[in-house]
Amino acid sequence: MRSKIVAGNWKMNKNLAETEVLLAELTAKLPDTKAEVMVAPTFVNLAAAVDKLKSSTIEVIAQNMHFAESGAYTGEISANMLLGIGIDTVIIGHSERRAYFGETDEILSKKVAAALANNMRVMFCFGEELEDRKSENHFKVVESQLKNALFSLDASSWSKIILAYEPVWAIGTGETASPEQAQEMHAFIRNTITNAYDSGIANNVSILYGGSVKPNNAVEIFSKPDVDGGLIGGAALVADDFIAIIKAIS
Ligand SMILES: O=C(CO)COP(=O)(O)O
Repeated sequence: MRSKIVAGNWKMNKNLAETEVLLAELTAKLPDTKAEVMVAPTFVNLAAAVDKLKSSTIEVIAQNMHFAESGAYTGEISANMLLGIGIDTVIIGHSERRAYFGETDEILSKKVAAALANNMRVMFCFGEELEDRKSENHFKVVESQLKNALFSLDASSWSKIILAYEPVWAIGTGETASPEQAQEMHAFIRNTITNAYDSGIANNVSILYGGSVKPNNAVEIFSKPDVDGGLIGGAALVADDFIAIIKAIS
């Protein structure tokens, strides 16, 4: 069901002590909100975060997982391990996984399938690079990322999918897509899903924007009708900034 979501992707930041400090600040300051609030600390701190947030409405989610159930995959983490510590939502397809860890659409479609087979929710990330936008290929690129990883799913699986449009040129750069650019792409995404499935599925999926969302631009971005919230990187590491972004959800 379409809902407002603000999620913090902590990436490779915060050791255990720092994680506990940030979570304590967030729980102390969390405002009343209609948004689902999520945080994604690193793997080693997930269990501690789940424990720390057990009486909070903030959900702990994972930044990644492997597609295999178990086996000889040194350094990897399975769906079953996440579920075992109470985590049932996972980010898949972040541009940093694609760029630095060779995750192709084919690998990502296997990860999505594995998460869904385990009844997990998937926050699927995608978005064009600067070159794609400059050459006006951004719609084509986004359409193919969605098609290759998601469009062979059964219609019923879409209730478990959250989308996060993150233009690569806006991640960690301080350069945000304008609210109009975000709205234009989010509307395109809904239209693409309508064509592949139907408008019911397209209108029920939450589509988050990610890429340099900050307290000073969140209200405007979140006010757009097809933007259902944000996936926040840098600003999610500072309690007051993340709280201000949560408050930007109306
Ligand atoms: O990659 C992001 C969230 O997944 C966005 O990162 P920034 O908010 O730091 O640009």
